[in-house]
Amino acid sequence: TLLTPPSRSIIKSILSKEQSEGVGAKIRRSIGRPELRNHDPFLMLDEFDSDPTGGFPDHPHRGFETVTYMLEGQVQHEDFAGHKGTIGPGDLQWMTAGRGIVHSEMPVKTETRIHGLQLWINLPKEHKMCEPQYQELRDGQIPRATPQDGVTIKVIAGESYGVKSQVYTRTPTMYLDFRMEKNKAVTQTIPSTFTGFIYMLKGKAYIGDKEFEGKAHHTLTFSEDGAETVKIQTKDEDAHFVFIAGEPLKEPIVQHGPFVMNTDKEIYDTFVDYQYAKNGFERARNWRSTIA
Ligand SMILES: Nc1ccc(F)c(C(=O)c2c[nH]c3ncc(Cl)cc23)c1F
Ligand SMILES: [Fe+3]
Repeated sequence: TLLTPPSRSIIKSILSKEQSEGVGAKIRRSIGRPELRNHDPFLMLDEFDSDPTGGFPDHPHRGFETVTYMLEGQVQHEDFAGHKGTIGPGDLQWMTAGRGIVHSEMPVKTETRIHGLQLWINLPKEHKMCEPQYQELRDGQIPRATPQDGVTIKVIAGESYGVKSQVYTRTPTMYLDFRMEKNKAVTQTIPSTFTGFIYMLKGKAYIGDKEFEGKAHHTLTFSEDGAETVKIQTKDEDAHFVFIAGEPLKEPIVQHGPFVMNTDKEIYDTFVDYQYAKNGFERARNWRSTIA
């Protein structure tokens, strides 16, 4: 039998260059860019990094989840059901759009820099039309694992070194924010069936037995060889990155912008539901956000 390697290795490393998105916003697209499609169950990962003039005014979602994690600055959000709030540095908004959300996500104008990540996670067929749900955690409510001095792992979803997140993930997902000082080495466990990647935010990290170098704004995709750990080291620089992994859904994906279903017919029906404000989009009728 072929031996399962101890650690996942890195298959490819892709640099995300800045591009415009939304209204006047700047993002770097990781998953979801041409070279990084089909990382089931993940549909998109954007690192947004703008001054507060740009934003994401009124738009819908159906069939998946958006996970917004702030690094600097504050984003105000408001949806068509009147759910509104502001997320700041270190805070998390895990939004299960399910059968339908219409919302607006705008920077707080008094901030100088709006910096964070938005991850789109696909939902399995049986959850695509579920009731929308928010799971919102302040920075202080997100548990940390500190396996050694100089290594802090914020457990946004899933588990690390025995520390578990309280976030309920319909699609089994790990979402870890790693901050490692230089000259450290850790081994993160990962279920053998999970698809995963690292998105580098700052500094350099070396992954796998071959010590593949990860640099800022690069996405490093993991091998799918069933290994149940990922070896991660730093050398002469500190590193800040997110480690994201999940159970592939293995379902057909039909995506039209903010609608992600399994068939063309379901997408057609979604456009009709949105147009005629029904089947979950009732409150979209005549709704305008007050923040955009
Ligand atoms: N359909 C569609 C089309 C274009 C968009 F920009 C968006 C969208 O809202 C976002 C894309 N990345 C983002 N990062 C951060 C935040 Cl807060 C929002 C987004 C969207 F939904
Ligand atoms: Fe959105």
